[in-house]
Parts: sequence; C-alpha cells; structure tokens
Amino acid sequence: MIDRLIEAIEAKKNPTVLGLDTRIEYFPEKFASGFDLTTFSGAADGIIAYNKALMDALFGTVPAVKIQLAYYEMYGLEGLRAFAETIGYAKKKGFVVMVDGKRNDIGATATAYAAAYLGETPLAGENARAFDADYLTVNPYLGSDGVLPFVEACKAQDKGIFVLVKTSNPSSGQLQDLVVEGESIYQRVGRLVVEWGKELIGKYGYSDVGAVVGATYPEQGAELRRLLPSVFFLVPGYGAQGGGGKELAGCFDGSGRGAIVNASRSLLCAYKKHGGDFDEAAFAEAKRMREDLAEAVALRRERS
Ligand SMILES: O=c1ccn([C@@H]2O[C@H](COP(=O)(O)O)[C@@H](O)[C@H]2O)c(=O)[nH]1
Repeated sequence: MIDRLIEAIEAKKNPTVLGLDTRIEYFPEKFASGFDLTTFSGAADGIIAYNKALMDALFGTVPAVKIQLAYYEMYGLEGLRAFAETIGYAKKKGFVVMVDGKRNDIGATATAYAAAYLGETPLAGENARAFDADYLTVNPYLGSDGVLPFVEACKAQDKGIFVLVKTSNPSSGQLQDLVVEGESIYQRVGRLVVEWGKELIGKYGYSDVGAVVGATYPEQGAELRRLLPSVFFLVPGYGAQGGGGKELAGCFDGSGRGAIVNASRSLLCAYKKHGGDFDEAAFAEAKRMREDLAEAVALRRERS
C-alpha cells in the first residue's frame, strides 16, 4: 500500500490529505437549506453531498482523504451510511482512503476491527468487505498483541496502518513524553512501529506500518524522522491546530518523501477565509497548502 500512497503523492506533487471531518454546522446557509437537517437521515444526505462536492473539486490536486469516523458515528446508523458512501465515492475518484478510527483492543477484538476496515468479514460460506479502506489509524496502548492483527491484515490485503506515536493535541506529552528506561514513550512506540512493519517495506524503503506524528510538534517530528527512516508519517494538526509552513520540513526525508499532511477544518471551512462557494474555496486553500508544503520539502532538500 505504501508504494501506492507515495506514487499518488508524487503524481499530484502534493503530500496533502483532505480530512473529511464533516459536520452539518460547517455547511454554508445556502447549501444547508437543501437538506432536512432536523433528522439524522437529512444530515447524512447533506454530509454525503458536501463530501462529494469537495472530492469533485480536489481529486485532481489532493491524493488522499482521511475520514474521521467520530463525525459519522455521531449521526448514528445514517452517519455510517454517509461514511460508507464517502469511502465508495473517494475510491471511485482515485483517492487513497484513510479511516481515522484509532482502533485497538485485545488481539481477538483487534482482529474484528481489522476485518471491518482493512480486510474481509467471514460470512456463512464466503467473505465480504464491510468498509474497504486503504489505511486505518491504530492506537498502540494495548501493546503488540493489539496491533499485530492489523499488521496481518496489511500483509494479507495490501493495506496500511498509521500507529499513534506523537499526537498533535496539547496534552499528548502527559503520557507520550514520559521517559522510561532512557527514552520517551513516543520514541519507544516509534521503535515498536519499526519492528511491527519490518516485513512490509516497499520499494521506496517505507513500510505499510506508519506513524501519526502531530504537525504541532515539529521538533519531535524531525527527531522521529531521523530515528525511524522506514516509517512513513501521517501528520495531522495543520491549519486549525496551528501547525504548518517550513516548520514541517523535518518531517520529510532528503528526497522530499516520508510524510503526508492532513487538513480537515481548514479545507472543510475554507469558504469562511476565502469567500465564495465552499468547494471552490477548498480548492484555493488546497493550492495554498500545496505551495506551503512544497516550501517545506524544498527546505528539507536544501538541508540534506
Ligand atoms: O494526533 C492526532 C491524531 C489525529 N488527529 C485527527 O486529525 C484531524 C485534524 O483535524 P483538523 O480540523 O485539521 O484540526 C481530526 O480528525 C483529528 O481527530 C489529530 O488532529 N491529531
């Protein structure tokens, strides 16, 4: 999977993920008036239409989408309908599809999560795909037996995972920065990620088992880039959380690979900044973000 992700980024010359954390409060008034937003079903129809319009506007320039499950679960079964339809449409448009669910549990249950998002669910006599994502985010807190079922699914199905290593939120350091046996927890998790992914290295030297590294901690991003040369980064925290610009140079490697950067609210609500229609404004913001990241990559190349 990782080779396909890298090639998609290179085809679009853009290491950006469109984050589909879509909620009805983001809809501009004119768009909102087309749906019955007093019901889950109307909200789901609106979310599907909003996502499709954004994907239609951005598929030529952005290689991947990240669908944040929480924003679909909050609309109940209808939200899951919107989630499934968004995955289907994203695939039709050629996006690499990441699901941000931060899943984990004991091994047996992790196997069920892996079947749900990356693999196949056994039915009487045959298997079927529930939600056919390319990538899933995974929480490492339960240790190896909670992660290996996802790694097995990556192997069997040519999929990928991003394991939480250094998250973008303000209190991420409360546990992740604790020093244990001479290294921080996030460094230790990073080393485990290398271990988990060592049999899944693709032709560019990166593994299907990647890491989530927050844009809001650029120093740790650069440190982890040096420590974990085979680990590809999903970098959330751009825009609305304050991350971005040349600070992100250290997340990339000397050839400009190694990371893809997510932006959700700054693209979903770009019309509030740029004016005009929400899809056109998202396109303008995606172009600006691509230029911003191109500067970060150029700086990284200069330094190598
Ligand atoms: O460390 C992390 C891990 C995941 N996220 C998720 O990424 C997006 C960010 O949304 P923005 O609107 O661009 O801030 C959201 O789905 C988070 O749950 C993260 O932010 N940090």
